[in-house]
Amino acid sequence: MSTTDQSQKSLHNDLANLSLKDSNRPNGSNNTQDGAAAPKARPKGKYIPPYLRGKPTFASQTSDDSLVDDPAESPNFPPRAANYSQTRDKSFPASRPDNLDPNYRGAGPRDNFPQSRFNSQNDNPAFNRNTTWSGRNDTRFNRPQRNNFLGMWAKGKHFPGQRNPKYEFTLFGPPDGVEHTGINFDKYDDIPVEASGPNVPPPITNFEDASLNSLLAENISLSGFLTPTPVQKWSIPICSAQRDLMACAQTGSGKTGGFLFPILNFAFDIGPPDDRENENVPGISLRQKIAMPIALILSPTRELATQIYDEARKYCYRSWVRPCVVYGGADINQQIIGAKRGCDLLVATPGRLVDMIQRGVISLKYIQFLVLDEADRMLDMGFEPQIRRIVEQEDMPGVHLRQTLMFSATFPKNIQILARDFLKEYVFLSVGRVGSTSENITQKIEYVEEEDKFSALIDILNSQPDQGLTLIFVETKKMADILHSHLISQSFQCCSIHGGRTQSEREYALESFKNGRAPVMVATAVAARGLDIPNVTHVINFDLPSDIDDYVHRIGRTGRAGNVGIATSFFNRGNRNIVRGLVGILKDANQEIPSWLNIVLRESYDFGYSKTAPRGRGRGGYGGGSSRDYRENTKGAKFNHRSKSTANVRSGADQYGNRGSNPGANSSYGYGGAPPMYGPDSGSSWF
Ligand SMILES: Nc1ncnc2c1ncn2[C@@H]1O[C@H](COP(=O)(O)OP(=O)(O)OP(=O)(O)O)[C@@H](O)[C@H]1O
Repeated sequence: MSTTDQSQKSLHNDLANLSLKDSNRPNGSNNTQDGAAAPKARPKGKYIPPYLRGKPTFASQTSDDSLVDDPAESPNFPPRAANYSQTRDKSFPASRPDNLDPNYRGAGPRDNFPQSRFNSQNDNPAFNRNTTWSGRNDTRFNRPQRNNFLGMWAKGKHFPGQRNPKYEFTLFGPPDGVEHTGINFDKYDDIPVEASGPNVPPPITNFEDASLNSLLAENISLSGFLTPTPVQKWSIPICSAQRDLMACAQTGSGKTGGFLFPILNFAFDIGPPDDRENENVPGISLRQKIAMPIALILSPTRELATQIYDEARKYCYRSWVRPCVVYGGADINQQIIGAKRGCDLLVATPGRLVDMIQRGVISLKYIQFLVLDEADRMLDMGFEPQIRRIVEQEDMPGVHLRQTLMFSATFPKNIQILARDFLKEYVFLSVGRVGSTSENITQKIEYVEEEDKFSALIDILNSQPDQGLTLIFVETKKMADILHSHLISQSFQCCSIHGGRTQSEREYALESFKNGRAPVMVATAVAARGLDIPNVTHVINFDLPSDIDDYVHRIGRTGRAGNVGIATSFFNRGNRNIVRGLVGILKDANQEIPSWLNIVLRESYDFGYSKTAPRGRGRGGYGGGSSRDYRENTKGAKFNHRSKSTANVRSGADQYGNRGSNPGANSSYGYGGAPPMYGPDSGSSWF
């Protein structure tokens, strides 16, 4: 440091001490009688926090220790009020101490700090409403709050928060570390898309076409997304036209953004409903507050809810919209406090949401958007009663007063029929070979008898390359525990996740898997849907599911967003009920079908297997069931618009336009291939 810098710094320090000086010191002097600099004694009656002692005031701080990344961007902080107690509202609780301590976190209204309180300081509402508690800069202490990135809506306008590099790093990771490789955006025109329903709005071709709110566009760009995925190209204009939507698109194709982008675009532009602000009257305590979200996203699993919430936090960055998540298994009191502090976009699992509604913590009366992610799962036998209760028996606006969006990779016909109750004049969108799988996933089917499964699995794990994560699916919790112990005993770094574990165990396992500490994870169906874990290169169906749609979702944990992956499934006579569905999926995705599987298929017709659709979903065979708008086959159904984005509907291109980009397809992976290692020779009778 140069002498000039040093002397400047010491001058700043002196100035800082001057600015913090108090009137108790005689003549306001900072010098002792002999003229030496005053010792750094704390001025009587005023608390100076340790980090401010001997430091310049905020106005002269450099960007190093400021939370504002670009001082030019930061507003001129209003001068500190000469006497705070004169400016504050007399109705402020008497219990609040007058000598305000910056560390004070005592009782008193926080979230609803009335605008009028600071009107004498600055007319800019950015400094007036929620000045202290919602994240704007704390004018009382001349320092920025840690959460100064929070935006606000006031006087009919959106006031985005400030950029905060540290928080940006937490949310988005390093600027160049975003992983979106493998997506071939040039071949979008080849993607088969069908949109049916009355007056379907045309798709956009890029984010600019969508006239997105500038803050949202900025957040999307910070996420590393330059072009919308096909489902986003369609869902954004459909939702912006305030239409209900049932969207069916392949796993890993960006459906989360498909609903978050249009909802947030609307919210950023329009703001919260006017009358909502009058509900939690200023001055009421946090305990009395009720969370009143404008958007509700329901998810079947806790982990998926958390993931959607994490995505929402990225796109809500610097905006007035406070995302919030509630799910079972976690401390409900923490979630209640979180919801009351701010909840504009709520992500929830149904059970916990019902609980919170019953406790009077959450009201759904201002819901403008209802999203059912993994909608076919949400509406099947397990969740339907809870969904009906939330949507039909609480205070949520009716179907004509809200917009309802449903997303999944699979939509069986009977679920589509059930979904009618929640939708109005909806658009059915199917993007890519929906209900099917991406060609980016190499699917291998191995014949393995039950008793051979352990050794087959060990062989596979030993023969595969070290890079990447391996996800192994089993059918039961007990099997997950057994397999987990077995793999640990074989010295594999392994974790497991299933519904019998506590939430913290589940979260710990998922975290260990994601960060590679345990690159092998054994899971039940709890991890089958929606989870977006980068670098899952291999999915192994140790046990095949009894529902072919579950197969689609499970193997969709790899080969996401245009990346490639491998899915290996152990098949034996216990799985003959899904053979038709399985062969259909393999054919659709141009995968190799072992000759023994074709024999099993033929025999299944002869012996009448596969005639019963799994779990009564009405899928019956494969090849036209779950991805089509069931209304098209309904007598008398009339649509004004039906559109295909390409003339070549069966183009062989995948969701991202990659044509034949699957390097492993039709080739042996080194641990199996036809004829099967652990089963009958190809060509032999299966029984
Ligand atoms: N426009 C985009 N450009 C590049 N990558 C994107 C884009 N939109 C989403 N992604 C990435 O694609 C991946 C998959 O997205 P997402 O989890 O939303 O898929 P999904 O269709 O919901 O999958 P699933 O059916 O398994 O639930 C994520 O890692 C996401 O960050």
